[in-house]
Amino acid sequence: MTKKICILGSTGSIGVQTIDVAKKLGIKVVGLSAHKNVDLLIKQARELSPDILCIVDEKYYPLLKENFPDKIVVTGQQGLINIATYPHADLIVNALVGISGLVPTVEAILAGKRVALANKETLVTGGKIIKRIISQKQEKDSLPILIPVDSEHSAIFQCLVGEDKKNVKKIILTASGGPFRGKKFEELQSVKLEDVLMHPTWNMGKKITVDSATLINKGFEVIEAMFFFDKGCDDIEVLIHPQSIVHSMVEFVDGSVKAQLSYPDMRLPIEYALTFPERGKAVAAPLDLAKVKNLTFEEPDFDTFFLLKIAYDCAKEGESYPIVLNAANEEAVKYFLEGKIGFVDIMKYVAKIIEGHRLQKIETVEDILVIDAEARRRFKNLVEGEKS
Ligand SMILES: NC(=O)C1=CN([C@@H]2O[C@H](COP(=O)(O)OP(=O)(O)OC[C@H]3O[C@@H](n4cnc5c(N)ncnc54)[C@H](OP(=O)(O)O)[C@@H]3O)[C@@H](O)[C@H]2O)C=CC1
Ligand SMILES: CC(=O)[C@@H](O)[C@H](O)COP(=O)(O)O
Ligand SMILES: [Mn+2]
Repeated sequence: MTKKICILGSTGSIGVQTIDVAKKLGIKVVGLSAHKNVDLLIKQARELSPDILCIVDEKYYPLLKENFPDKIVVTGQQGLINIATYPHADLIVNALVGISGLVPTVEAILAGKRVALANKETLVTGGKIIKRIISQKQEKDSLPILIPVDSEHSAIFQCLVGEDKKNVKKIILTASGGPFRGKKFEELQSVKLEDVLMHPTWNMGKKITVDSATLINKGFEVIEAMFFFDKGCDDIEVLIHPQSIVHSMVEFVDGSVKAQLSYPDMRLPIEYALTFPERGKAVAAPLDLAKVKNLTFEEPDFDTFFLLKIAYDCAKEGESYPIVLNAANEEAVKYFLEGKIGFVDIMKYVAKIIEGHRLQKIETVEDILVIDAEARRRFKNLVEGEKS
């Protein structure tokens, strides 16, 4: 079992829950990173006494170093890589948000680390390259290098244990439907930030909460599933399940369907990633289906939540399309959270950026970063051009 971990993004929603799980399982946390939240990082480091600490924003480096003069304290993008490749960790938990997770994942794999991956943007943007690197690194019969943390992918991963992948007919990704399930596009014009951040079943970081409201989160998860489970997007279906109890399903060639169920609590998929191939003690509440009573399912509304449809189109095109989708969405969510654009503008602007994009082939991580930067530039020009 994993004994020592580093957590990239320890101050976020997944990071904090990973610390909770690690403490309950007696796993030593040897490395922590934050972007700007130096106060929480200091608090975590005082409690856990890791060997290495990273604050990405260099402005906070002197304060962190002053508090921990005897520890390894690093900063910037190189600091994140130092945590991702820390020699004394058995496993790296990537709980970063956005494309910031890509390079650390790549560097961790290249350094021979196993990665528990919550950061879905890594596979959305870098799936093709990561798959190639893993195929060069993965030894036959050894544990997988990448283990999913995202609840749906953990569910599928759990359903596939002991199964031959040639027997998988399709993957059914469940989605809560977000706070606006059942609403039509016109009804979304006036929604406010607090409505968007009111996720019906999960308590998560702001960026993914907004993504759940537009349903692009599910589109990203389709792309993530393609790379995790080696399936085309036509074999991955999205099904709305408002209770978030069935975390996803796998249908096999004989028609049998396996599902993984639990309350919506990320500590369970985090624990599974930390203990795999074993199972640890129960850190989350056990499921009581008699109390849950109803599990319901419905088709997604692709007309209202058209970013889900666009994500499927981008998944099919591959190469630069998912990178541009991700970059435009990250920018749009940032603008929305800053109060510069409305909720439906996220959907409209992302759609416009994709409409204006032409496919570019991807061969290296550098290619991805160039395309990402260019898409962000186009987004800024589009939004600021329309405003002036
Ligand atoms: N939250 C959840 O329940 C789930 C999350 N996920 C995925 O997991 C990932 C993390 O999500 P979540 O925990 O909600 O996110 P949060 O926003 O809560 O946390 C993000 C973490 O990353 C750090 N960070 C932010 N920007 C940067 C950057 N540019 N460079 C380096 N570090 C950075 C933050 O530091 P600081 O605090 O200093 O800003 C924080 O530690 C996302 O990819 C999300 O889609 C998947 C399934 C469920
Ligand atoms: C907890 C988790 O894995 C999230 O990705 C979750 O799936 C978001 O909820 P939606 O199903 O509403 O996107
Ligand atoms: Mn998910």
